[in-house]
Amino acid sequence: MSDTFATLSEFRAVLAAQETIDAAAQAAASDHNAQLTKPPGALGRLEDLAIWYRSWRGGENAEITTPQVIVFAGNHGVAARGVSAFPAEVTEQMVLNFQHGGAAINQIARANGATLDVVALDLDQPTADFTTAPAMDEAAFVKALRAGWDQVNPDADVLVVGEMGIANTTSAAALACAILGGDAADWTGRGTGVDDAGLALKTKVVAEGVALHGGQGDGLDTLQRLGGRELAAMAGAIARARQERIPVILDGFICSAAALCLEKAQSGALDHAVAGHLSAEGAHGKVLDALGKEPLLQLGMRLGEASGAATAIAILKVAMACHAGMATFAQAGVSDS
Ligand SMILES: O=C(O)c1ccc[n+]([C@@H]2O[C@H](COP(=O)([O-])O)[C@@H](O)[C@H]2O)c1
Ligand SMILES: Cc1cc2nc[nH]c2cc1C
Repeated sequence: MSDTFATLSEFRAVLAAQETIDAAAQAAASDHNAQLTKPPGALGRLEDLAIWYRSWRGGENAEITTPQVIVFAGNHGVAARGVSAFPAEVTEQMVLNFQHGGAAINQIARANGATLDVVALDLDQPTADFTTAPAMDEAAFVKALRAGWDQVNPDADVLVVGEMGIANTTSAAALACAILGGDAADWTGRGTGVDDAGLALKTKVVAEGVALHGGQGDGLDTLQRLGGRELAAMAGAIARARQERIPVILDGFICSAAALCLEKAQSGALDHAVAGHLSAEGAHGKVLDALGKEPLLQLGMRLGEASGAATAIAILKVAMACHAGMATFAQAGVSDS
């Protein structure tokens, strides 16, 4: 099976067979960039971004016209432990808000010319409380991975994935702690805004989950045990984008934790992804450091729902507009250095 999967081992095989960058396109982009009418490097990271983008997409005049944003929503059994400042029903209420166009992500996606898909994943069946059992069995995990995989538009020219799930910063903290080590307190933050007592309880819950599930299998096993449906779906969508050679912009702490699981299972699995922003959730920066990804934006955002990454679409659009639209020194008759 080459380009889809029905089991976890088939998904692993798909990841292992994925292609890497187009080195010729990367060299052509680098050469083109060097001829544009600006001092070398004067567009800073915009130049790196354009070269990276073309290393996946090819085509010199590749402007961004068809961005896709997907928000996956899931409910978490661990929410019953009181780890969030908000009640679990907010997940479903926010899905309705997304569907009615009233959330931040609706405005950000529209402002940046992106389509927005909202995918509610079995909200009436929260995952198991990971302090007592694996969050998902293999069937539920594969179903969620596939939900993400199947949602990607093969015609999109950039993909942004994000999530909505009350208590999912507890999952993300447990995943990061299980995979990257250290103490639960290093990875546990306030999420939607728990108070000091809530933070202490949340840290204890993260530690319990890591003690029960840590050190077992690869990043995908960890994602099944400590993650949630929306995290699995983001991982599935990121992998599908790679299959279609669609560059990805990662969102905040939860998205990055899901992506970390993929990278841990298959080294290089995030080469087609950049970090859209640095979330105000304290541990996000450490996850990005572990992934070797420098965020494009740092705006103090900690909303989730793909909002930071969708904001960063504007940066990628600008990078590609310059790369595709600028004159070369020869074309413009400007003297080169
Ligand atoms: O993206 C982030 O970095 C981020 C940081 C803090 C909170 N969130 C959002 O808030 C929710 C999780 O927070 P919590 O406190 O319920 O674990 C979930 O719906 C996320 O989208 C998101
Ligand atoms: C209101 C609200 C909106 C959100 N969007 C993403 N996560 C969220 C969490 C809450 C609580």
